[in-house]
Amino acid sequence: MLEAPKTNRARFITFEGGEGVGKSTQVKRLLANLHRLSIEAIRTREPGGTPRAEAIRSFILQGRSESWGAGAEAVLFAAARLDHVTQLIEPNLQAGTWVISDRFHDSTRAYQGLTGGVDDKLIRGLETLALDGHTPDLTIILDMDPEVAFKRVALRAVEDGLAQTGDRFEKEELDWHKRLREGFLAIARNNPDRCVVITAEQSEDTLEAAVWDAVCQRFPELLRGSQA
Ligand SMILES: Nc1ncnc2c1ncn2[C@@H]1O[C@H](COP(=O)(O)OP(=O)(O)O)[C@@H](O)[C@H]1O
Ligand SMILES: Cc1cn([C@H]2C[C@H](O)[C@@H](COP(=O)(O)OP(=O)(O)O)O2)c(=O)[nH]c1=O
Repeated sequence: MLEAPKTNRARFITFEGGEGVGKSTQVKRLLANLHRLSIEAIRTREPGGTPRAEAIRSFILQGRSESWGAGAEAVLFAAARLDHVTQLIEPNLQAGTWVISDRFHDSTRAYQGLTGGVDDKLIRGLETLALDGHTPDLTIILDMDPEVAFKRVALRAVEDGLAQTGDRFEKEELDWHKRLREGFLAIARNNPDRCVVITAEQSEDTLEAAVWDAVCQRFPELLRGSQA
């Protein structure tokens, strides 16, 4: 085992993008790469990550809040996020453990805000409330043509033995997913210091290497540690 690098502090990394672009796969691979350097790290997801946030996840993804409208759903996602930040993310970062989250606040901005039409003022207010100062140190946006991603999601459903794919957001029309993709790219353009866009239409291994490059470029202390 390599000696753990001397990092200044634990980092908070988020993965974002549309459905089926490979976020969960890459979150697991990044976690394994950090563990290989003996770095304490956990993975989590949104919506979810804590029992209360998982309860909100089930409620939304089963479609029970669909008729409430995108604004109310943005509030629900933010409520789940507030619990996730205060109960899991912040305590782990404080304890020196890196946190990698499969989706975070950019998903609310992209799905409910830029695609769902929720007013930017509400989205920004919810971010201030739920993040409590915990803006990610790095956000990796996996980008690909939604048509190709759809095929992956369909395959995943077959692998999982499901007759039909998807929660309620996966069922939206292709045009909606194209606007979602543009939304994530706009977020990246507006936050160049935080976000890195990586094309997801490459093999899992190649993508893993591209993610690792991006992480090491942002946190060069990782490489210094591994060469020690
Ligand atoms: N780079 C890749 N190339 C081809 N298929 C992939 C790739 N990454 C993931 N997959 C497959 O695509 C499906 C969706 O991947 P997943 O990581 O769950 O995406 P997401 O979390 O973004 O929805 C899974 O069946 C997974 O095995
Ligand atoms: C975190 C978050 C997720 N979502 C949506 C995105 C996904 O469709 C769904 C989460 O389901 P999930 O199964 O985790 O999707 P994926 O495998 O594509 O990551 O919730 C929002 O609409 N707003 C949010 O703030």
